[in-house]
Amino acid sequence: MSTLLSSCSRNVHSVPANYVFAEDKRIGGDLAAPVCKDIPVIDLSQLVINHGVSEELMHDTMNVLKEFFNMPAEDKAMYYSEDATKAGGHTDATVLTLLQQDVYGLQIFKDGQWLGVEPLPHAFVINISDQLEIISNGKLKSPRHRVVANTSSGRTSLLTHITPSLESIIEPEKMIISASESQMFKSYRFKEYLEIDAANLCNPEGPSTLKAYKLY
Ligand SMILES: O=C(O)CCC(=O)C(=O)O
Ligand SMILES: [Fe+2]
Repeated sequence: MSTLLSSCSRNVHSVPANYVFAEDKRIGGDLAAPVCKDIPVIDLSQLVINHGVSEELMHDTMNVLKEFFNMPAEDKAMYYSEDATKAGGHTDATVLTLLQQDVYGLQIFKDGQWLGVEPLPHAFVINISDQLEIISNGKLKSPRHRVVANTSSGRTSLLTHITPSLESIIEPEKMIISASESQMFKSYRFKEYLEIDAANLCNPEGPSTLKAYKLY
């Protein structure tokens, strides 16, 4: 068990019980996955000075996060989350997720199999999330993804979730629905979506929240 503990965290000595899934809830099968070769990599550094995000800023932000994990437990207590569900397969309920990962662990489900997303230095993984799939009337896909641990090194990931305000009404954008297409999702208030999603996350292999809003 000790080999599963994050090497980034000097003051965690055992895995908290709520992070240990019951045998029947654990992800089964082979967790090793081939690396996905189709993920487009866009070099923004030549375009608009990296959109203002320098390599140094990315490096510093990751370091601040690692420092956080090394803080005394009592200082971290107010930020502690009971939510250990994101390691299983899920889609993100947000609009977009920007993700920095230092060590391999992220996998996406594509064409019937899990594929690894390699960490690239100074790169963000941009994940299209549920709200964009709905607003685009299914033209953009929110991929199912999961995180696998390894036994040799700790992994830190830094996620920025772009979300609508809770009261926003979300629906497919009519301007981009062509005459031959019909509306694929019903409209709803974003906070209702989040409530259903929270319930679905407890059942990581269960139906995705997206399906609850599908019209056909
Ligand atoms: O740590 C990661 O790479 C992804 C975590 C994740 O999928 C999430 O928090 O939604
Ligand atoms: Fe996620």
